[in-house]
Amino acid sequence: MPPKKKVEESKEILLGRPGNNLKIGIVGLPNVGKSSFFNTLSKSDLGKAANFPYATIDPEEARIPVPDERFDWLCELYKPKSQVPAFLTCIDIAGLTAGASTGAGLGNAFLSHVRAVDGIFQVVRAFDDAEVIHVEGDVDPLRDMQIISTELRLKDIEWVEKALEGHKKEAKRLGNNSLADKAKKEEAATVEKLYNWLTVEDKDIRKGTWTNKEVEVINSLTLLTAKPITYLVNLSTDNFVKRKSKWLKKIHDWVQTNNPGDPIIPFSVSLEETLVAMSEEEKAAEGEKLGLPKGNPSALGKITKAGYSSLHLIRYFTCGPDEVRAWTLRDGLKAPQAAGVIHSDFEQKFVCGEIMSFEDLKEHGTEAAVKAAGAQRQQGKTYLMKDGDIAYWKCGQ
Ligand SMILES: Nc1ncnc2c1ncn2[C@@H]1O[C@H](COP(=O)(O)OP(=O)(O)OP(=O)(O)O)[C@@H](O)[C@H]1O
Ligand SMILES: [Mg+2]
Repeated sequence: MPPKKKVEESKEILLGRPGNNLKIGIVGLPNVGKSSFFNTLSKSDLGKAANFPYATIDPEEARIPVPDERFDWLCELYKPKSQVPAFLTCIDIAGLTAGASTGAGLGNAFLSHVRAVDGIFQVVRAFDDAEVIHVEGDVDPLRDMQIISTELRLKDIEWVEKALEGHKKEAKRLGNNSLADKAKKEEAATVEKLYNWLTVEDKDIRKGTWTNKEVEVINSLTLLTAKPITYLVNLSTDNFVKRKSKWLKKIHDWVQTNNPGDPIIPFSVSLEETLVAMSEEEKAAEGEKLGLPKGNPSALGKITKAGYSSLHLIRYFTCGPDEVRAWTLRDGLKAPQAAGVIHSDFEQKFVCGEIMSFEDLKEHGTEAAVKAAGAQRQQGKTYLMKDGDIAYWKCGQ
């Protein structure tokens, strides 16, 4: 018998809420195209799109299918009666203005909506259109990005300051002889470290390297700058088609200086609005007409995929003649928790999983061939789920 495999541990705790039902919020200055983007993304008119600032007040929510070639391939193979892809939950949020952290505009209400999401799609206006009012008077994406960054940062500083005060009061109350409060002291030291990071280092929390213990403190504070940001640069159709805008390089440089590594995706809400009601063929024809490379010219698929992976979400599949379905879970979870995404009973009564990788199925062509090659394995409670696994769960009574 081969030696027992060492238990695979998930190495680091992730920043953010635990759980699999994570949400991404659309954030940006007023009137930059957030609701119009939300509507094209959700193929609905749920979002209040209008040419005036603060059209959106209450958040609207939609579940957006996440494109995945593997899922399409599985549906071709199994030809199931029902097909359920992975979804990304998106929320259209009200516009944010300078001073929001101290209550300007829709201020605190807005920021509480940002607090409730797990990741951010930040819409940055880079299109010129005299008809569309800009609350700051003119188009300047760098200034706008700075405003949002400052507001989120200020709110975090305020929040961390409050936590720090709380810790100081508690330390006073307990005095010096509180051996039992080593953990509390450690927590206070972490909060102090976070405060310095935000103020002295002048950086967002997600850009730091934190220990698991520190991440636990960060997560308990639900800090805004800990949430992943994907920058969506809203261009005119023409600039998007020509891949040319005087702002793109500047935006890129700003992100590299301020938040290195955060993804930036150029797109055009006006082009997406043209495409939204079209069939796949019509979209391809429209792209060709505009001189874009072959295929669907929309950037929405790319944006959805980027949002999904920014939240550290992965998916596994269940496949059969009745249904091919993708199940979303946070990276780093074990088999029982993955089974629990389907039904909590599956987690509690978990016995094992028969698991093969998508790549093996694609290579061998059929489930029977994968089994014959010994590439479908029985996995126990310690198995760490991988993106693209195909699973059959076995549960007790
Ligand atoms: N790429 C673009 N080119 C031209 N006009 C655009 C573009 N993107 C959005 N717009 C226009 O900008 C206006 C504002 O859009 P929208 O209501 O979606 O903004 P919003 O960010 O949701 O605003 P609010 O913060 O007020 O809710 C609309 O008239 C929309 O058609
Ligand atoms: Mg809106």
